Amino acid sequence: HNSIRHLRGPPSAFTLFGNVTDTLYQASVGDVEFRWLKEYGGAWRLRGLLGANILALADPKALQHVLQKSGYNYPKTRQLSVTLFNLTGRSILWAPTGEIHARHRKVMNPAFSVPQLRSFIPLFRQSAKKLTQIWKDQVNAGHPDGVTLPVDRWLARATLDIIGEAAFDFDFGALDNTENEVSKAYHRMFADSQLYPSVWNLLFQATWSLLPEPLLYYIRYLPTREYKTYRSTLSVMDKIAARLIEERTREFGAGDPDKSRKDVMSVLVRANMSENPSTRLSDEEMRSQMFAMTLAGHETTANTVTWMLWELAKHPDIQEQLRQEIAEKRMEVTANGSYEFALDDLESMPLLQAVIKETLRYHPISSFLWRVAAKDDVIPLEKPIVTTTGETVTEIPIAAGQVIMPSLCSYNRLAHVWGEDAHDWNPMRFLQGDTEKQTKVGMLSNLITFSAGVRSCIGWRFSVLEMQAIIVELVENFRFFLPDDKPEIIRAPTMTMGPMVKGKLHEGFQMPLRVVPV
Ligand code: HEM
Repeated sequence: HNSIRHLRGPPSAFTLFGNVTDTLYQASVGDVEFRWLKEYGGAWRLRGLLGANILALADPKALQHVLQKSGYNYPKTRQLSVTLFNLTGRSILWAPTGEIHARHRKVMNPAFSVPQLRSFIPLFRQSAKKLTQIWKDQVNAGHPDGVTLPVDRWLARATLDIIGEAAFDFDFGALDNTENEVSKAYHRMFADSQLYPSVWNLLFQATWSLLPEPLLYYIRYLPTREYKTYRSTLSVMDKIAARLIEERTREFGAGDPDKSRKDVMSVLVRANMSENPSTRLSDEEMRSQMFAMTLAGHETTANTVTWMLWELAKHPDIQEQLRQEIAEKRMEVTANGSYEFALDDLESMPLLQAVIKETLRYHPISSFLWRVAAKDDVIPLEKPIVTTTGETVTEIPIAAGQVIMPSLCSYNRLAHVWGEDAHDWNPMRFLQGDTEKQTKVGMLSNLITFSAGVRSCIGWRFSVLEMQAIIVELVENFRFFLPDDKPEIIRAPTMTMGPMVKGKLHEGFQMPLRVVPV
Protein backbone atom coordinates (compact mmCIF):
# COMPACT_ATOMS: atom_id res chain seq x y z
CA HIS A 1 0.00 0.00 0.00
CA ASN A 2 1.51 3.27 -1.01
CA SER A 3 -0.54 6.25 -0.05
CA ILE A 4 1.24 8.87 -2.15
CA ARG A 5 -0.37 7.53 -5.36
CA HIS A 6 -2.80 10.45 -5.35
CA LEU A 7 -0.21 13.17 -5.22
CA ARG A 8 0.34 15.11 -8.38
CA GLY A 9 3.67 14.92 -10.15
CA PRO A 10 5.30 14.93 -13.57
CA PRO A 11 4.26 12.15 -15.95
CA SER A 12 6.87 9.60 -16.96
CA ALA A 13 7.09 7.96 -20.34
CA PHE A 14 8.86 4.77 -19.26
CA THR A 15 7.97 2.88 -16.09
CA LEU A 16 11.41 1.27 -16.03
CA PHE A 17 13.29 4.54 -15.65
CA GLY A 18 10.58 6.70 -14.11
CA ASN A 19 11.33 10.42 -14.04
CA VAL A 20 13.95 10.65 -11.35
CA THR A 21 16.27 10.75 -14.33
CA ASP A 22 14.68 14.13 -15.20
CA THR A 23 16.34 15.44 -12.05
CA LEU A 24 19.65 13.68 -12.57
CA TYR A 25 19.91 14.48 -16.29
CA GLN A 26 18.73 18.09 -16.29
CA ALA A 27 21.14 20.58 -17.82
CA SER A 28 21.25 22.88 -14.80
CA VAL A 29 19.99 22.23 -11.25
CA GLY A 30 16.56 23.80 -10.80
CA ASP A 31 15.47 23.49 -14.45
CA VAL A 32 12.95 20.81 -13.48
CA GLU A 33 12.56 21.33 -9.72
CA PHE A 34 11.45 24.95 -9.94
CA ARG A 35 8.90 24.05 -12.61
CA TRP A 36 7.47 21.26 -10.46
CA LEU A 37 7.47 23.48 -7.38
CA LYS A 38 5.41 26.06 -9.25
CA GLU A 39 3.03 23.48 -10.65
CA TYR A 40 2.45 21.18 -7.67
CA GLY A 41 3.35 23.18 -4.54
CA GLY A 42 5.52 21.98 -1.65
CA ALA A 43 5.17 18.19 -2.22
CA TRP A 44 5.00 16.10 -5.38
CA ARG A 45 5.29 12.50 -6.53
CA LEU A 46 8.12 11.28 -8.73
CA ARG A 47 8.36 7.90 -10.37
CA GLY A 48 11.61 6.20 -9.43
CA LEU A 49 13.40 3.42 -11.23
CA LEU A 50 11.51 0.13 -11.61
CA GLY A 51 8.17 1.82 -10.93
CA ALA A 52 8.85 3.07 -7.38
CA ASN A 53 6.99 6.12 -6.06
CA ILE A 54 9.13 8.84 -4.55
CA LEU A 55 7.90 11.73 -2.42
CA ALA A 56 9.67 15.02 -3.17
CA LEU A 57 9.37 17.65 -0.43
CA ALA A 58 9.98 21.40 -0.36
CA ASP A 59 7.34 22.42 2.22
CA PRO A 60 8.91 23.95 5.39
CA LYS A 61 6.82 21.98 7.89
CA ALA A 62 7.29 18.74 5.99
CA LEU A 63 11.08 19.19 5.90
CA GLN A 64 11.13 20.20 9.54
CA HIS A 65 9.21 17.03 10.35
CA VAL A 66 11.33 14.63 8.28
CA LEU A 67 14.79 16.06 8.93
CA GLN A 68 14.50 17.80 12.26
CA LYS A 69 11.67 16.55 14.46
CA SER A 70 11.61 12.84 13.79
CA GLY A 71 15.14 11.99 14.90
CA TYR A 72 16.21 8.72 13.38
CA ASN A 73 12.82 7.78 11.89
CA TYR A 74 13.95 8.91 8.45
CA PRO A 75 17.39 7.35 7.84
CA LYS A 76 19.33 7.69 4.61
CA THR A 77 18.28 5.25 1.90
CA ARG A 78 20.35 2.12 1.55
CA GLN A 79 21.53 3.30 -1.84
CA LEU A 80 22.85 6.56 -0.40
CA SER A 81 24.52 4.79 2.54
CA VAL A 82 26.27 2.36 0.22
CA THR A 83 27.40 5.19 -2.08
CA LEU A 84 28.80 7.03 0.93
CA PHE A 85 30.46 3.81 2.06
CA ASN A 86 32.12 3.54 -1.34
CA LEU A 87 33.32 7.14 -1.07
CA THR A 88 34.38 7.23 2.60
CA GLY A 89 34.23 3.78 4.21
CA ARG A 90 32.61 3.29 7.62
CA SER A 91 32.35 7.00 8.41
CA ILE A 92 29.73 9.26 9.95
CA LEU A 93 28.45 10.00 6.42
CA TRP A 94 27.81 6.29 5.88
CA ALA A 95 26.37 5.43 9.36
CA PRO A 96 23.30 3.46 8.24
CA THR A 97 21.44 3.20 11.57
CA GLY A 98 20.61 5.62 14.37
CA GLU A 99 22.64 3.57 16.80
CA ILE A 100 25.82 3.63 14.69
CA HIS A 101 25.33 7.28 13.80
CA ALA A 102 24.84 8.44 17.41
CA ARG A 103 28.10 6.69 18.38
CA HIS A 104 30.01 8.45 15.58
CA ARG A 105 28.45 11.84 16.17
CA LYS A 106 29.17 11.77 19.92
CA VAL A 107 32.89 11.27 19.33
CA MET A 108 32.97 13.93 16.59
CA ASN A 109 30.89 16.68 18.19
CA PRO A 110 33.58 18.08 20.57
CA ALA A 111 35.80 18.79 17.58
CA PHE A 112 33.20 21.20 16.17
CA SER A 113 32.50 23.24 19.32
CA VAL A 114 32.56 27.05 19.00
CA PRO A 115 35.81 27.61 21.00
CA GLN A 116 37.48 24.91 18.94
CA LEU A 117 36.35 26.60 15.72
CA ARG A 118 37.41 30.03 16.94
CA SER A 119 40.97 28.70 17.18
CA PHE A 120 40.90 27.96 13.44
CA ILE A 121 40.34 31.57 12.34
CA PRO A 122 44.07 32.42 12.02
CA LEU A 123 44.51 29.30 9.93
CA PHE A 124 41.60 30.26 7.63
CA ARG A 125 43.05 33.74 7.24
CA GLN A 126 46.54 32.41 6.57
CA SER A 127 45.39 30.19 3.69
CA ALA A 128 43.30 33.01 2.26
CA LYS A 129 46.37 35.26 2.34
CA LYS A 130 48.48 32.66 0.64
CA LEU A 131 45.89 32.42 -2.13
CA THR A 132 45.86 36.22 -2.42
CA GLN A 133 49.63 36.27 -2.83
CA ILE A 134 49.52 33.60 -5.55
CA TRP A 135 46.88 35.52 -7.49
CA LYS A 136 48.77 38.80 -7.09
CA ASP A 137 51.93 37.17 -8.44
CA GLN A 138 50.01 35.93 -11.47
CA VAL A 139 48.47 39.33 -12.19
CA ASN A 140 51.69 41.24 -11.58
CA ALA A 141 53.42 39.15 -14.20
CA GLY A 142 52.53 41.83 -16.77
CA HIS A 143 48.71 41.84 -16.72
CA PRO A 144 47.60 45.24 -15.42
CA ASP A 145 43.97 44.56 -16.45
CA GLY A 146 43.89 41.43 -14.39
CA VAL A 147 43.82 37.82 -15.49
CA THR A 148 41.06 35.30 -16.01
CA LEU A 149 41.58 32.58 -13.44
CA PRO A 150 39.79 29.29 -12.72
CA VAL A 151 38.74 30.56 -9.30
CA ASP A 152 36.96 27.32 -8.39
CA ARG A 153 40.16 25.26 -8.73
CA TRP A 154 42.14 27.72 -6.64
CA LEU A 155 39.49 27.83 -3.96
CA ALA A 156 39.34 24.03 -3.82
CA ARG A 157 43.10 23.96 -3.26
CA ALA A 158 42.85 26.57 -0.50
CA THR A 159 40.00 24.75 1.25
CA LEU A 160 41.80 21.40 0.91
CA ASP A 161 44.86 22.88 2.64
CA ILE A 162 42.56 24.32 5.30
CA ILE A 163 40.76 21.06 5.99
CA GLY A 164 44.14 19.27 6.11
CA GLU A 165 45.54 21.65 8.70
CA ALA A 166 42.35 22.12 10.70
CA ALA A 167 41.22 18.54 10.65
CA PHE A 168 44.52 16.67 10.82
CA ASP A 169 47.33 19.17 11.42
CA PHE A 170 48.59 17.99 8.04
CA ASP A 171 49.85 20.02 5.10
CA PHE A 172 48.33 18.72 1.85
CA GLY A 173 50.38 21.37 0.04
CA ALA A 174 47.66 21.89 -2.56
CA LEU A 175 48.27 25.64 -2.99
CA ASP A 176 52.02 25.08 -3.31
CA ASN A 177 51.78 22.26 -5.78
CA THR A 178 48.99 22.36 -8.33
CA GLU A 179 49.82 18.81 -9.46
CA ASN A 180 48.96 17.65 -5.95
CA GLU A 181 47.79 14.04 -5.91
CA VAL A 182 45.12 14.37 -3.20
CA SER A 183 43.67 17.53 -4.69
CA LYS A 184 43.37 15.93 -8.12
CA ALA A 185 41.97 12.72 -6.70
CA TYR A 186 39.11 14.50 -4.92
CA HIS A 187 38.35 16.62 -7.91
CA ARG A 188 37.90 13.46 -9.99
CA MET A 189 35.56 12.00 -7.37
CA PHE A 190 33.00 14.72 -7.94
CA ALA A 191 33.40 15.92 -11.46
CA ASP A 192 34.10 12.68 -13.35
CA SER A 193 32.15 10.09 -11.53
CA GLN A 194 28.97 11.86 -10.54
CA LEU A 195 27.75 13.73 -13.60
CA TYR A 196 25.00 12.11 -15.65
CA PRO A 197 25.39 8.47 -14.53
CA SER A 198 24.26 5.96 -17.18
CA VAL A 199 20.79 4.45 -16.83
CA TRP A 200 22.49 1.07 -16.43
CA ASN A 201 24.38 2.35 -13.47
CA LEU A 202 21.15 3.78 -12.02
CA LEU A 203 19.32 0.51 -12.57
CA PHE A 204 22.19 -1.34 -10.96
CA GLN A 205 21.92 0.97 -7.94
CA ALA A 206 18.17 0.43 -7.84
CA THR A 207 18.80 -3.28 -7.30
CA TRP A 208 20.80 -2.56 -4.14
CA SER A 209 17.67 -2.49 -2.05
CA LEU A 210 16.99 -6.08 -3.20
CA LEU A 211 20.49 -7.47 -2.56
CA PRO A 212 21.54 -8.95 0.80
CA GLU A 213 23.24 -6.20 2.78
CA PRO A 214 26.68 -7.85 3.32
CA LEU A 215 27.09 -8.13 -0.44
CA LEU A 216 26.74 -4.36 -0.85
CA TYR A 217 30.01 -3.76 0.91
CA TYR A 218 31.88 -5.47 -1.93
CA ILE A 219 30.49 -3.23 -4.66
CA ARG A 220 33.45 -0.89 -4.25
CA TYR A 221 35.70 -3.61 -5.73
CA LEU A 222 33.93 -3.61 -9.09
CA PRO A 223 36.32 -2.95 -11.97
CA THR A 224 34.43 0.02 -13.47
CA ARG A 225 35.97 3.47 -13.88
CA GLU A 226 33.77 4.99 -11.19
CA TYR A 227 34.76 2.51 -8.48
CA LYS A 228 38.39 2.58 -9.56
CA THR A 229 38.33 6.35 -9.02
CA TYR A 230 36.92 5.92 -5.51
CA ARG A 231 39.43 3.22 -4.64
CA SER A 232 42.45 5.13 -5.86
CA THR A 233 41.40 8.26 -3.94
CA LEU A 234 40.86 6.27 -0.77
CA SER A 235 44.19 4.51 -1.08
CA VAL A 236 46.00 7.85 -1.47
CA MET A 237 44.30 9.00 1.73
CA ASP A 238 44.53 5.76 3.65
CA LYS A 239 48.29 5.84 4.04
CA ILE A 240 48.23 9.40 5.35
CA ALA A 241 45.32 8.67 7.70
CA ALA A 242 46.82 5.53 9.23
CA ARG A 243 50.05 7.35 10.02
CA LEU A 244 48.35 10.39 11.58
CA ILE A 245 46.03 8.35 13.77
CA GLU A 246 48.84 6.10 14.92
CA GLU A 247 50.89 9.18 15.84
CA ARG A 248 48.07 10.79 17.84
CA THR A 249 47.16 7.57 19.62
CA ARG A 250 50.82 6.99 20.56
CA GLU A 251 51.14 10.50 21.98
CA PHE A 252 47.94 10.07 23.92
CA GLY A 253 48.86 6.57 25.16
CA ALA A 254 52.25 7.81 26.40
CA GLY A 255 50.32 10.19 28.66
CA ASP A 256 52.00 12.96 26.74
CA PRO A 257 49.45 14.32 24.31
CA ASP A 258 50.76 17.32 22.43
CA LYS A 259 48.53 19.95 24.02
CA SER A 260 49.26 22.38 21.23
CA ARG A 261 47.50 20.12 18.76
CA LYS A 262 44.05 21.53 18.19
CA ASP A 263 43.19 19.68 15.01
CA VAL A 264 39.90 17.82 14.73
CA MET A 265 41.61 14.42 14.59
CA SER A 266 43.50 15.00 17.85
CA VAL A 267 40.28 16.03 19.56
CA LEU A 268 38.65 12.97 18.07
CA VAL A 269 41.39 10.62 19.27
CA ARG A 270 41.11 12.12 22.76
CA ALA A 271 37.31 11.89 22.78
CA ASN A 272 37.48 8.35 21.48
CA MET A 273 40.03 7.19 24.05
CA SER A 274 37.81 8.43 26.86
CA GLU A 275 34.80 6.52 25.52
CA ASN A 276 33.69 3.24 26.99
CA PRO A 277 35.57 0.58 24.92
CA SER A 278 32.25 -0.82 23.69
CA THR A 279 31.20 2.48 22.11
CA ARG A 280 34.66 3.50 20.91
CA LEU A 281 35.24 3.95 17.19
CA SER A 282 37.48 1.34 15.61
CA ASP A 283 40.71 2.23 13.78
CA GLU A 284 38.92 1.68 10.50
CA GLU A 285 36.09 4.01 11.55
CA MET A 286 38.57 6.67 12.65
CA ARG A 287 40.37 6.56 9.31
CA SER A 288 37.02 6.78 7.56
CA GLN A 289 36.17 10.00 9.44
CA MET A 290 39.22 11.49 7.85
CA PHE A 291 37.98 10.56 4.38
CA ALA A 292 34.54 11.91 5.29
CA MET A 293 35.88 15.25 6.46
CA THR A 294 38.08 15.63 3.41
CA LEU A 295 35.18 14.73 1.11
CA ALA A 296 32.47 16.77 2.85
CA GLY A 297 34.68 19.59 4.02
CA HIS A 298 36.47 21.17 1.10
CA GLU A 299 34.83 21.19 -2.36
CA THR A 300 31.56 22.06 -0.61
CA THR A 301 32.90 25.28 0.86
CA ALA A 302 35.01 26.01 -2.23
CA ASN A 303 31.99 25.63 -4.52
CA THR A 304 29.88 27.92 -2.35
CA VAL A 305 32.55 30.63 -2.35
CA THR A 306 32.89 30.15 -6.12
CA TRP A 307 29.16 30.79 -6.62
CA MET A 308 29.46 33.79 -4.34
CA LEU A 309 32.26 35.37 -6.38
CA TRP A 310 30.25 34.77 -9.54
CA GLU A 311 27.23 36.54 -8.04
CA LEU A 312 29.46 39.41 -6.90
CA ALA A 313 30.86 39.67 -10.43
CA LYS A 314 27.28 39.89 -11.73
CA HIS A 315 26.31 42.44 -9.06
CA PRO A 316 29.17 44.99 -9.07
CA ASP A 317 27.22 47.44 -6.90
CA ILE A 318 26.87 44.91 -4.09
CA GLN A 319 30.49 43.87 -4.56
CA GLU A 320 31.53 47.51 -4.07
CA GLN A 321 29.33 47.93 -0.97
CA LEU A 322 30.84 44.81 0.53
CA ARG A 323 34.37 46.12 -0.17
CA GLN A 324 33.36 49.36 1.55
CA GLU A 325 32.08 47.47 4.60
CA ILE A 326 35.35 45.54 4.82
CA ALA A 327 37.42 48.73 4.42
CA GLU A 328 35.53 50.39 7.28
CA LYS A 329 36.02 47.36 9.50
CA ARG A 330 39.70 47.34 8.55
CA MET A 331 40.07 50.95 9.78
CA GLU A 332 38.29 50.12 13.02
CA VAL A 333 40.50 47.08 13.64
CA THR A 334 43.67 49.04 12.84
CA ALA A 335 42.56 51.92 15.10
CA ASN A 336 42.25 49.37 17.90
CA GLY A 337 45.87 48.40 17.34
CA SER A 338 45.26 45.08 15.71
CA TYR A 339 46.46 43.70 12.37
CA GLU A 340 43.93 40.99 11.96
CA PHE A 341 40.19 40.40 11.81
CA ALA A 342 38.97 38.36 14.78
CA LEU A 343 35.78 36.33 14.91
CA ASP A 344 33.74 39.22 16.32
CA ASP A 345 34.96 41.53 13.55
CA LEU A 346 33.90 39.07 10.87
CA GLU A 347 30.54 38.45 12.50
CA SER A 348 29.78 42.14 12.86
CA MET A 349 29.77 42.81 9.11
CA PRO A 350 26.07 42.64 8.20
CA LEU A 351 26.45 42.71 4.42
CA LEU A 352 29.11 40.01 4.53
CA GLN A 353 26.72 37.79 6.51
CA ALA A 354 23.88 38.58 4.13
CA VAL A 355 25.95 37.78 1.04
CA ILE A 356 26.97 34.42 2.53
CA LYS A 357 23.41 33.51 3.54
CA GLU A 358 21.96 34.55 0.21
CA THR A 359 24.53 32.46 -1.64
CA LEU A 360 23.79 29.45 0.58
CA ARG A 361 20.10 29.95 -0.17
CA TYR A 362 20.46 30.45 -3.90
CA HIS A 363 23.18 27.87 -4.59
CA PRO A 364 22.72 24.97 -2.14
CA ILE A 365 25.49 22.66 -3.27
CA SER A 366 23.57 19.58 -2.03
CA SER A 367 20.47 20.33 -4.04
CA PHE A 368 18.55 17.33 -2.68
CA LEU A 369 18.90 14.47 -0.17
CA TRP A 370 17.61 10.90 0.03
CA ARG A 371 15.68 9.52 3.00
CA VAL A 372 13.38 6.56 3.71
CA ALA A 373 10.57 6.27 6.26
CA ALA A 374 11.41 3.68 8.93
CA LYS A 375 7.74 3.42 9.94
CA ASP A 376 4.24 4.53 8.90
CA ASP A 377 3.82 8.22 9.53
CA VAL A 378 1.85 11.35 8.66
CA ILE A 379 3.85 14.26 7.24
CA PRO A 380 2.34 17.68 7.98
CA LEU A 381 2.33 20.51 5.42
CA GLU A 382 2.53 24.23 6.01
CA LYS A 383 0.76 25.01 2.73
CA PRO A 384 -2.03 22.69 1.55
CA ILE A 385 -1.60 20.96 -1.80
CA VAL A 386 -4.16 19.68 -4.30
CA THR A 387 -4.20 15.95 -5.18
CA THR A 388 -4.99 14.29 -8.53
CA THR A 389 -8.64 13.96 -7.43
CA GLY A 390 -8.90 17.69 -6.77
CA GLU A 391 -8.90 17.27 -3.00
CA THR A 392 -7.00 19.81 -0.88
CA VAL A 393 -4.83 18.16 1.80
CA THR A 394 -2.75 19.51 4.67
CA GLU A 395 -0.90 16.31 5.50
CA ILE A 396 0.48 13.26 3.69
CA PRO A 397 0.09 9.81 5.25
CA ILE A 398 2.95 7.54 4.21
CA ALA A 399 3.84 3.88 4.66
CA ALA A 400 7.09 2.51 6.11
CA GLY A 401 9.63 2.18 3.32
CA GLN A 402 8.46 5.32 1.50
CA VAL A 403 11.45 6.91 -0.22
CA ILE A 404 11.68 10.68 0.23
CA MET A 405 13.65 13.27 -1.69
CA PRO A 406 13.98 16.47 0.34
CA SER A 407 14.44 19.08 -2.38
CA LEU A 408 16.71 21.57 -0.66
CA CYS A 409 17.03 23.82 -3.70
CA SER A 410 13.22 24.07 -4.02
CA TYR A 411 12.58 24.94 -0.36
CA ASN A 412 15.19 27.69 -0.65
CA ARG A 413 13.12 29.25 -3.47
CA LEU A 414 9.68 29.23 -1.82
CA ALA A 415 8.07 32.61 -2.44
CA HIS A 416 5.96 32.50 0.74
CA VAL A 417 9.12 32.02 2.80
CA TRP A 418 11.67 34.17 0.96
CA GLY A 419 9.52 36.70 -0.85
CA GLU A 420 8.19 37.19 -4.37
CA ASP A 421 11.71 37.73 -5.67
CA ALA A 422 12.88 34.33 -4.36
CA HIS A 423 14.33 33.49 -7.78
CA ASP A 424 16.63 36.51 -7.68
CA TRP A 425 19.97 36.62 -5.87
CA ASN A 426 19.45 39.53 -3.51
CA PRO A 427 21.38 39.60 -0.18
CA MET A 428 19.35 42.61 0.96
CA ARG A 429 16.50 40.24 1.88
CA PHE A 430 18.57 39.15 4.90
CA LEU A 431 19.08 42.75 6.00
CA GLN A 432 15.41 43.69 5.71
CA GLY A 433 13.64 40.38 6.15
CA ASP A 434 11.83 39.24 9.23
CA THR A 435 12.66 35.57 9.67
CA GLU A 436 10.69 35.33 12.91
CA LYS A 437 7.50 34.43 11.08
CA GLN A 438 9.14 31.56 9.19
CA THR A 439 8.89 27.91 10.21
CA LYS A 440 12.07 27.13 12.14
CA VAL A 441 14.09 24.72 10.10
CA GLY A 442 17.79 24.16 9.45
CA MET A 443 20.96 25.43 11.09
CA LEU A 444 21.21 29.07 10.00
CA SER A 445 18.46 31.62 9.31
CA ASN A 446 15.98 28.88 8.31
CA LEU A 447 18.11 27.89 5.33
CA ILE A 448 17.98 24.16 4.60
CA THR A 449 21.35 24.12 2.82
CA PHE A 450 23.12 22.34 5.72
CA SER A 451 20.12 20.03 6.20
CA ALA A 452 18.62 19.88 9.73
CA GLY A 453 18.32 17.75 12.84
CA VAL A 454 20.42 14.80 14.03
CA ARG A 455 22.05 14.31 10.64
CA SER A 456 22.59 17.93 9.77
CA CYS A 457 25.99 19.10 8.57
CA ILE A 458 28.43 18.81 11.47
CA GLY A 459 30.72 21.27 9.70
CA TRP A 460 28.25 24.08 9.06
CA ARG A 461 29.77 26.58 11.49
CA PHE A 462 33.27 25.61 10.40
CA SER A 463 32.28 26.31 6.84
CA VAL A 464 30.58 29.65 7.54
CA LEU A 465 33.61 30.92 9.50
CA GLU A 466 35.93 29.72 6.77
CA MET A 467 33.87 31.48 4.09
CA GLN A 468 33.88 34.72 6.10
CA ALA A 469 37.66 34.63 6.45
CA ILE A 470 38.23 33.85 2.76
CA ILE A 471 35.72 36.30 1.28
CA VAL A 472 36.97 39.22 3.37
CA GLU A 473 40.51 38.61 2.19
CA LEU A 474 39.62 38.20 -1.49
CA VAL A 475 37.19 41.10 -1.76
CA GLU A 476 39.57 43.40 0.10
CA ASN A 477 42.31 42.60 -2.43
CA PHE A 478 40.59 41.95 -5.76
CA ARG A 479 37.73 43.04 -7.97
CA PHE A 480 35.90 40.23 -9.72
CA PHE A 481 34.43 40.46 -13.23
CA LEU A 482 32.80 38.05 -15.66
CA PRO A 483 35.32 37.14 -18.37
CA ASP A 484 34.94 39.07 -21.63
CA ASP A 485 33.65 36.06 -23.58
CA LYS A 486 30.90 35.60 -20.91
CA PRO A 487 30.75 31.78 -20.88
CA GLU A 488 27.35 30.32 -20.02
CA ILE A 489 27.69 28.75 -16.57
CA ILE A 490 25.42 25.86 -15.58
CA ARG A 491 24.80 24.33 -12.14
CA ALA A 492 25.92 20.76 -12.87
CA PRO A 493 23.75 18.16 -11.10
CA THR A 494 26.64 16.25 -9.52
CA MET A 495 26.81 15.24 -5.88
CA THR A 496 27.93 18.76 -5.06
CA MET A 497 26.32 21.23 -7.42
CA GLY A 498 29.38 22.67 -9.11
CA PRO A 499 29.75 25.22 -11.93
CA MET A 500 30.48 24.00 -15.43
CA VAL A 501 30.70 25.84 -18.74
CA LYS A 502 27.97 24.93 -21.19
CA GLY A 503 29.40 22.96 -24.08
CA LYS A 504 32.53 22.12 -22.07
CA LEU A 505 31.18 19.64 -19.55
CA HIS A 506 34.01 17.23 -20.31
CA GLU A 507 36.39 19.78 -18.79
CA GLY A 508 34.77 19.28 -15.39
CA PHE A 509 33.93 22.01 -12.88
CA GLN A 510 35.14 25.44 -13.84
CA MET A 511 34.38 29.05 -13.06
CA PRO A 512 36.59 31.43 -14.99
CA LEU A 513 36.48 34.97 -13.57
CA ARG A 514 38.58 38.02 -14.36
CA VAL A 515 40.50 38.98 -11.25
CA VAL A 516 41.89 42.52 -10.93
CA PRO A 517 43.88 43.72 -7.90
CA VAL A 518 42.22 46.56 -5.98
C1 HEM B 1 28.97 25.16 2.25
C2 HEM B 1 29.49 24.09 2.80
C3 HEM B 1 28.72 22.86 3.19
C4 HEM B 1 27.45 22.46 2.85
C5 HEM B 1 26.44 23.19 1.98
C6 HEM B 1 27.21 21.19 3.52
C7 HEM B 1 26.02 20.48 3.45
C8 HEM B 1 25.77 19.30 4.11
C9 HEM B 1 24.52 18.57 4.03
C10 HEM B 1 23.30 18.97 3.21
C11 HEM B 1 24.65 17.47 4.81
C12 HEM B 1 23.59 16.37 5.02
C13 HEM B 1 23.78 15.28 3.99
C14 HEM B 1 22.73 14.18 4.11
O1 HEM B 1 22.17 14.01 5.17
O2 HEM B 1 22.50 13.42 3.13
C15 HEM B 1 25.99 17.49 5.38
C16 HEM B 1 26.50 16.54 6.22
C17 HEM B 1 27.80 16.54 6.70
N1 HEM B 1 28.75 17.53 6.51
FE1 HEM B 1 28.51 19.24 5.47
N2 HEM B 1 28.33 20.86 4.23
C18 HEM B 1 29.27 21.84 4.07
C19 HEM B 1 30.53 21.90 4.65
C20 HEM B 1 31.05 20.95 5.50
C21 HEM B 1 32.34 21.03 6.15
C22 HEM B 1 33.30 22.21 6.04
C23 HEM B 1 32.51 19.87 6.86
C24 HEM B 1 33.65 19.41 7.74
C25 HEM B 1 34.56 20.17 8.25
C26 HEM B 1 31.31 19.07 6.66
C27 HEM B 1 31.11 17.82 7.20
C28 HEM B 1 29.91 17.12 7.13
C29 HEM B 1 29.71 15.83 7.76
C30 HEM B 1 30.75 15.02 8.54
C31 HEM B 1 28.37 15.47 7.50
C32 HEM B 1 27.64 14.21 7.98
C33 HEM B 1 26.94 14.54 9.28
C34 HEM B 1 26.15 13.39 9.86
O3 HEM B 1 25.67 12.53 9.12
O4 HEM B 1 25.99 13.41 11.09
N3 HEM B 1 30.44 19.76 5.84
N4 HEM B 1 26.65 18.63 4.94
